[in-house]
Amino acid sequence: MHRLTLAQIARGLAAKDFSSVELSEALLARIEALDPQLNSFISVTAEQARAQAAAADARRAAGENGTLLGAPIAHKDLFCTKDVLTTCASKILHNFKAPYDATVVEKLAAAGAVSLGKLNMDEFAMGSANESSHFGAVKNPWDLTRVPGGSSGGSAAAVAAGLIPAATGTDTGGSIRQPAALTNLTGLKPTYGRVSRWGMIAYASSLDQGGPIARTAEDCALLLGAMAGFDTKDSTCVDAPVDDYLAALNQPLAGLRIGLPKEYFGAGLDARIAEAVLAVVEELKKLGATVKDISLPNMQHAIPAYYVIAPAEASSNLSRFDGVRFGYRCENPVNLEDLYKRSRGEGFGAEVKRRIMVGTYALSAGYYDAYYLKAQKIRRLIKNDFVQAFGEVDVILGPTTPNPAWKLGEKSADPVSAYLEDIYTITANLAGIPGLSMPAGFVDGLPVGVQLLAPYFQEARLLNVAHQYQQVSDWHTRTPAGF
Ligand SMILES: NC(=O)C[C@H](N)C(=O)O
Repeated sequence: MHRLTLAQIARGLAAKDFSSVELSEALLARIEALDPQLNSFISVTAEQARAQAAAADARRAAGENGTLLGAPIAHKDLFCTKDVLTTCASKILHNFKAPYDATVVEKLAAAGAVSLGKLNMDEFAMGSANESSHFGAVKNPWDLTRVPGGSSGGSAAAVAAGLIPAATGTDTGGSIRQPAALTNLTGLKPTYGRVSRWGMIAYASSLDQGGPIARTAEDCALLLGAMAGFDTKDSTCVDAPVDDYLAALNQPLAGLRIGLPKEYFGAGLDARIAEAVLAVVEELKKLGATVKDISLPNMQHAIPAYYVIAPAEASSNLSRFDGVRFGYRCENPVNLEDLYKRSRGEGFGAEVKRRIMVGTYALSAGYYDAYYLKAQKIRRLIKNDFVQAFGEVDVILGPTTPNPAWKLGEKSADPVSAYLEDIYTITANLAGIPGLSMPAGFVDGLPVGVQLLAPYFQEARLLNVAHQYQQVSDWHTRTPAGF
């Protein structure tokens, strides 16, 4: 039962092959038995899950038949969940229970999805390895000595290991796509503004976007359909109609124009990943796609620009964690300043502090123009590169990451080497366009991903291309030994 996709679960529930209660119990038992090896969950909400599953079964018995009704999922631990811990994997929020549900949580619950708990992540979503969590590193089910990627590493590990069929994640610079690539999953970062950020604890507000991580493009389509849509509570959420993502899956690919940016295949890319990605292109050609070499000339500036903008926004967003209003408070403060200093000093981990300091510096008087403003100008150039490229092609294709999953601890002493792993994913966040990663094969037994990028609000196109590829390939059906 633990290998079923959301689409198969929907059919099984409709056919009464099993109930949501039975399925949820089976997965809760797997989480209990197997998650100690992975550390993918921060909270398991078994009692709440049982109640939600029973309610879903009752709704189905009363004649409802939604595709997500009774489907088990779990949320990255930065989506606020009423009366359930929302920690952002930080000591500073280790005891925080939100008084309300995030819009994404609310929408999925309304569709009848059953939440089994909250998933581990990099602290405040800052990282690409899921090693900065206050609750310990997450292990990659494909090799327990390696990282699962980050920051949605718990979401990826739990889905890849068959503890849940799908999960929510968030992506600021690659945090859905990169862990999906490193664990053989399909993950989608929607267009900025497609999914409400209300109740998603902010890291870098102009870049953050929630989205699905699942085993197939079809399941991502199912989840995105429920997650997307206008929300008056998020002023950056766009009031545009939500496409029928499921209906779009079966469009033929004949005539699809794929762009291969030369910058995505240059120095730094593992040659074996390049080979796997180009093999995907060959398959897509057989399905009728045409290929064109393109250039995104400003990509080389993306990492420096991102690692100014994201920390700058983080330094502002994280100023609210002061020991007064939320979460951790230091013992016996002698005065208000001591309370602030020690609560923050003791509550935040090393990577979060590094970024708060970098961001504060970048925004400080006298340096604002040199760093933040310049980074914003680079952002515009990157966006213009995409607009120009999409004048000639329908989708852009390349590797999701330059390397497969690395060993736990391998990059801890050198944060920049981890930042460089975001090279192919960050540009989509800077430009605000949607991006998807899907399985493209294996290198030394480790999964690698191919990334597809599309113009604004063309999530349906990405899901369509990925689904068509998944009809003629079986990478996405492979599962890690031991799980
Ligand atoms: N949050 C993300 O999208 C991951 C990115 N590696 C970062 O640390 O900012």
